[in-house]
Amino acid sequence: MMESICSQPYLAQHHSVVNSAAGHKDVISLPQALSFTTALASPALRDCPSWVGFSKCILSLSFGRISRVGPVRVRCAAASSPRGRERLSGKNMANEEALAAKLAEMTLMKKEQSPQEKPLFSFGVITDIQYADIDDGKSFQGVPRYYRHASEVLERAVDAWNKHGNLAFAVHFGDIVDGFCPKEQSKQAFERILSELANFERGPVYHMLGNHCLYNLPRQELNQFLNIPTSGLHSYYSFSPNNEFLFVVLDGYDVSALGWPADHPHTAAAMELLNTRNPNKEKNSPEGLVGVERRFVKFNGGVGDEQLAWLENTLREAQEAQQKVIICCHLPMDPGASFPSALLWNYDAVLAVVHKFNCVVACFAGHAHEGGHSVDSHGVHHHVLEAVLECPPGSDAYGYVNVFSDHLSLCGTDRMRSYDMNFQSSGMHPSHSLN
Ligand SMILES: Nc1ccn([C@@H]2O[C@H](COP(=O)(O)OP(=O)(O)OC[C@H](O)CO)[C@@H](O)[C@H]2O)c(=O)n1
Repeated sequence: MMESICSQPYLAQHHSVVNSAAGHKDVISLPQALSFTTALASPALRDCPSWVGFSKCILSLSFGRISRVGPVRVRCAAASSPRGRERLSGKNMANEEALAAKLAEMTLMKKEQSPQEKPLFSFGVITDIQYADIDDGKSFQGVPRYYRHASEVLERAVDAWNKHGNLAFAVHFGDIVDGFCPKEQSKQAFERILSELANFERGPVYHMLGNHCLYNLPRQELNQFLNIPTSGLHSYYSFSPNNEFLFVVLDGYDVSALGWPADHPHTAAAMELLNTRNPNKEKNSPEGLVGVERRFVKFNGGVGDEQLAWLENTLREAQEAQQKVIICCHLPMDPGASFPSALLWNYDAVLAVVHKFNCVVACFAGHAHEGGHSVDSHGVHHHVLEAVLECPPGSDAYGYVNVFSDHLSLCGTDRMRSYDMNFQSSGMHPSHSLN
């Protein structure tokens, strides 16, 4: 049945999406996805005007709480392109007709309940480009990294964002150039990526510091290169694209063994923490550390006291102004959304501040390249975006977020999974982490 519907590359793509999501309880199984694919290929659904929105409705109605819609999006993309339709049509779908009719009926019901609203605004997202003009390599854990191809992914992202035509701005979540970039080429590599980003026609691109940024250039230069609107050497800031929303960009390498002069108090504080919490000689190694203790590695960092106080004031003012807040930081802040060795050192202290208020609706991050999602004990969404660097040639990881008064809708391309995040109104909600 599978081969009768899908071409081999199509199938391979499907497998990779399912495999990369393995371990999450809410992921649809391969057989589920395949039977669903079959249903989608049915003529009853092929005539439907809106394939993509459609498929999301069907999934959530058919399989309960489904948060990973990547495989279905792939299918819908195939079904909505002329070549895809050609591939899907004329196959033996007889057994699937009844299911398809039922799905169509359910979808229409869903559509009537929630007519398509217009977002307040939308913004582009991309992370961990880690470009370098060097041959492909592997991470410390052996995951392939495609340094040159990263700039091609960015080119396609900017092109897609421009074609979208209605994105107010874009955000890159840190690690723009890889640490393996030869130091004499660092500036050139930054310029190459930033000039590609400058082709984004609609608005500013906001940045934050990642560890790989700090392997390449000193803080001051990074703040200038990345147009980080800050005084002095601080790299945290906020911006408000719409009266209803405030974006808070945190510097996860505020207290860090990276980027500060050797005699700076933040270097001393970072080294003291690492020496206390990580017994390994190589402080980049989490070996022997257990659970969330694995975050005490040199390639992570923390938020200092001054920044924490700034965050608290900023959130207080946002709450008073009845704004909703989206926090952006290179480092993930919830253990449910990331593997432990990628977490912000003092994620617990930052979340304690966040949870004093009920204005924060979501925290976005990069760094943990495979991506992830959780909802914390106070109903705040934590979303880690998939990295560009790990996209094999021809594949992509970028997207955009539609912002509504009561939810965010992340529309990912290819390896970047799509996600809907409904806001919960206060800190009274029970925990329901998806991981
Ligand atoms: N066990 C390890 C892991 C890493 N290193 C070295 O640390 C540097 C940074 O590692 P890298 O994987 O390049 O960091 P990324 O920011 O790309 O990714 C973050 C991860 O996803 C979080 O796990 C680098 O020099 C590594 O070689 C190490 O020595 N030992």
